[in-house]
Amino acid sequence: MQQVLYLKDASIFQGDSLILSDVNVEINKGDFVYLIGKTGSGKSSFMKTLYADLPLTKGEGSIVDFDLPSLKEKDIPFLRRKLGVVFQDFKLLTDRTVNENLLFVLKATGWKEKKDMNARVEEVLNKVDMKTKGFKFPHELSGGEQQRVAIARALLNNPELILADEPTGNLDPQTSVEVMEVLREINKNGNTILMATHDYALLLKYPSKTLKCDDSQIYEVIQRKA
Ligand SMILES: Nc1ncnc2c1ncn2[C@@H]1O[C@H](COP(=O)(O)OP(=O)(O)OP(=O)(O)O)[C@@H](O)[C@H]1O
Repeated sequence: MQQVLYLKDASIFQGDSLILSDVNVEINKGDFVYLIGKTGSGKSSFMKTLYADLPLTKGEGSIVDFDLPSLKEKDIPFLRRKLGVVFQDFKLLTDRTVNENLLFVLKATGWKEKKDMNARVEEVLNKVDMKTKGFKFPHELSGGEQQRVAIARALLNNPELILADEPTGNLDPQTSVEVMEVLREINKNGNTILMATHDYALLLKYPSKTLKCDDSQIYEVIQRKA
């Protein structure tokens, strides 16, 4: 089993405040893992540590072959290239079309050939069923469509791990299910996904390995059949 993430006896801090301690987590290639927990329990802080928005200062950890405690500022763009990050608020650039949003990322990550870039954009939009909407501006799309574009953007560079922080947090229940179906489909095709959520309805509908933040710790929830 190929490991894409492990943390051993790690602590997660926001500045000087200890948010989570004794964190031992392992994610393998192909996994779909939920991260649940109450507001303020540390889900976002955990995710931020994984994409190096917060430093890992205590304990061991490695993500897509980057050692977190020794990670340097200059390594961060290279780490993020191997991750796909999806946020609750989509974070699309509002002043350009869907296609331009995606081409912008490809340019920024070193793609040069126009033909390859256009083909890749079409490919990822196809995966999220948005192929016909590339010419639209974000404000012309529904929340669910914008999130699907954000997922397409996360897929551009074939990430080894997708980190989704409350990807359905701004969506109604029906649209959440649609976005979730897209994530499940991507997972079925081999992508590894860690998804923070407080949407228990999704957990019940699509059961999978679940980690819970509670009382400054993370532990695996064993799902019992009713
Ligand atoms: N930038 C920050 N500086 C200092 N403390 C912070 C910062 N961001 C979050 N915290 C604190 O860290 C703790 C965990 O917050 P975090 O956002 O990780 O929780 P969460 O589980 O993601 O919550 P939510 O579901 O509301 O997003 C909270 O006590 C919060 O007040």
